[in-house]
Amino acid sequence: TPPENNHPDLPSLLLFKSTSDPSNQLTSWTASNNPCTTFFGVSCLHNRVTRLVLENLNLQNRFDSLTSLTHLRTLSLKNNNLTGPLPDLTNLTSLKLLFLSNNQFSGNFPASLPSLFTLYRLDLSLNNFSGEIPATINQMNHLVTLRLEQNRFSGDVTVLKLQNLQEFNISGNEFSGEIPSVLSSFPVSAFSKNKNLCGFPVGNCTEPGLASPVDKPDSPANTVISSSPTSMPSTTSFRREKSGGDHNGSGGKISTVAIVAIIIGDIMVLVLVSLIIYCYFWRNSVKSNGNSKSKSMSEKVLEGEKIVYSTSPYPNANMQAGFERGKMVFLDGVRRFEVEDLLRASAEMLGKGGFGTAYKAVLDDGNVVAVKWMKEAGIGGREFEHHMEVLGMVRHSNILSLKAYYFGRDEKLLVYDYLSNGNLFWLLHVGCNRKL
Ligand SMILES: Nc1ncnc2c1ncn2[C@@H]1O[C@H](COP(=O)(O)OP(=O)(O)OP(=O)(O)O)[C@@H](O)[C@H]1O
Repeated sequence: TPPENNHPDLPSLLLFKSTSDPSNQLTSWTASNNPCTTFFGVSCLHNRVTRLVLENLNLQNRFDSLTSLTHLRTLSLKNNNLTGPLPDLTNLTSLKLLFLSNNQFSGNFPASLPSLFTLYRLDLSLNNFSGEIPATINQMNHLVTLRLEQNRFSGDVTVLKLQNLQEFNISGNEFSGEIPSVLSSFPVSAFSKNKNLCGFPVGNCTEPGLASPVDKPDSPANTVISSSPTSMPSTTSFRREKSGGDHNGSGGKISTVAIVAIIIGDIMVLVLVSLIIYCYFWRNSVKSNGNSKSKSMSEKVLEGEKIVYSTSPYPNANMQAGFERGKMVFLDGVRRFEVEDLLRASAEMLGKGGFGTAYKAVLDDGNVVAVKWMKEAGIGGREFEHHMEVLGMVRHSNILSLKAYYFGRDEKLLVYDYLSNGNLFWLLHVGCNRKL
């Protein structure tokens, strides 16, 4: 194979290797290799690096050189020994997943992060970051994961107003203030071991004794802040969790009677609230003309509305190992993307139908499509292809035309234009004035 010296991302990758890989773990990273086909941890789309996963490699120093990889969508440098404040990430405008946990990064919350509007998952846990979280963090309204645990972040937690978080943890920091209601559905463990947090779920703000425990400066939980490339994050966090619990138990100022009284009080309030909610929904369901049938329908839709973001939601299509390329067919003959683009696109679950699950997929070039992943087609390749050709010929103003389909050994995907006006249930029952 000819040398690939002119690959646009090669200089940045080689510079990173020379500054951050002193133990020479990245042996496949040489100037004569094509980064897209032979470099360990590198994946590409259209000959540009879009995914870089370099975990547990004892990488050191800073990673400034990687900020030139402007097509990056996923960057994971978990469990290494990288140091210093984060470089300016402003150029990584396509970044969707950023995992930097268990390193020795320091400095303030990176000022460039809030400009990354497409970021879905951010994990800075188990590092030495400090200072307050800027209010600009709320610009990242796509975030579904925010993990900041085991750092030295401080300041008022009320600044956090992110609405779409599904995974959240700020334990083991120095945060204070009242937990905002948008975060109160997360468990106590997401807030434990902070300076002075209060509000649900850690305790009432008006009763000082119930605020989240303050770790003493010399307690083990406070001294183990730096990351170690050899320790697994799950073990570390479990141990800290336990030490925090013990500390809480022995240093509590409230008597056992008071605790029992509070628990009984809480249970009674919970029962009362559940009863009120139950009565409210029961009355509504009787009122609405759909009675019990409509209720089960609404439950089904709510379940379908649960948003699932991941790099690949299609269970069998593993891009890393054993992925066997199938056939991608565009019914109008114009090839607009490859199956790899589909599988790597961030996906949002739209709903479940009789034949599988539908996802909204945002492609690299910004195009949005709806992908229907078929559970089980029950038919072989040629027969499936024939069915798809027939389906592709259907033209009717009330039927959405099939644009493309893919079939591999395990996977069958149907691709449609994405319709952004919501689903039929919501149009009938909620957005009455809108049109499909
Ligand atoms: N092209 C699309 N654009 C936007 N949303 C879509 C699109 N296709 C499907 N959906 C959403 O996904 C849900 C599931 O769709 P799907 O086609 O899998 O099932 P269905 O039509 O409800 O049932 P069945 O599979 O039995 O025909 C739909 O209810 C709709 O809300």
